[in-house]
Amino acid sequence: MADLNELKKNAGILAANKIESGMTVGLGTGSTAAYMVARLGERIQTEGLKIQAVSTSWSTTIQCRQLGIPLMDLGDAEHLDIAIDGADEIDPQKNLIKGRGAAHLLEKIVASMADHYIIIADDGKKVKQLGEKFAVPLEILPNAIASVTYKVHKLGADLQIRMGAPGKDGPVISDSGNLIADAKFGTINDPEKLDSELNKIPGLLGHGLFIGMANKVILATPNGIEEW
Ligand SMILES: O=C[C@H](O)[C@H](O)[C@H](O)COP(=O)(O)O
Repeated sequence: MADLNELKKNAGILAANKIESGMTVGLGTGSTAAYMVARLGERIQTEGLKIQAVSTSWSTTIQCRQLGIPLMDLGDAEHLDIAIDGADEIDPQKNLIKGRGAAHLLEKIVASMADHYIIIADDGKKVKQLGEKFAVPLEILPNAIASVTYKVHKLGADLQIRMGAPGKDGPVISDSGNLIADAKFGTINDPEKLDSELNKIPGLLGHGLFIGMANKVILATPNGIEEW
């Protein structure tokens, strides 16, 4: 059986090899995206690839600094040629659940800025219906936690505030200083409808349903790469 990290690496390398000099590039977060970022760093060193990148998290920013990948501030960027990121679940329509690493708010902003949004993953991320394996991650303004919990509950989900190690860490706080929670809807029959309902909740700053955003999926399987 192919090693999971090998699959993630194969997808990451293939995506990084699609980047051309002169491009502005959004860089995702997570273990798969980290392989793509590593390959980009290598291409900058060995080929003199010239890009400007925008990061979606502190962990990606730190990796970029270590590798000498030029970063611009997200707040200064208007538009990107391409963005590449991982995902937690991918359905046949390329709809996604993202946010296991709590980066979904910035990841969605960056994805929305890109002409081409490419998802890289191992084939374990493929699902028939979103919600089969994961809850929907939320980013919530701390002062709105009770009202958002109430409204999400009315949409049919139990909501749990995401915590660090029990008895050691407090709640997980996003890079933007907000609370992260997970809403367990179970399998989601109508992801477009849920997306639009979640988008209407004040104080819910972001959620991990990415509907109709991905242009391409690069999926690494033990038998090779599938692109669709
Ligand atoms: O917040 C985290 C992101 O949405 C990640 O891109 C997602 O969780 C996939 O991460 P990984 O490639 O580590 O499975």
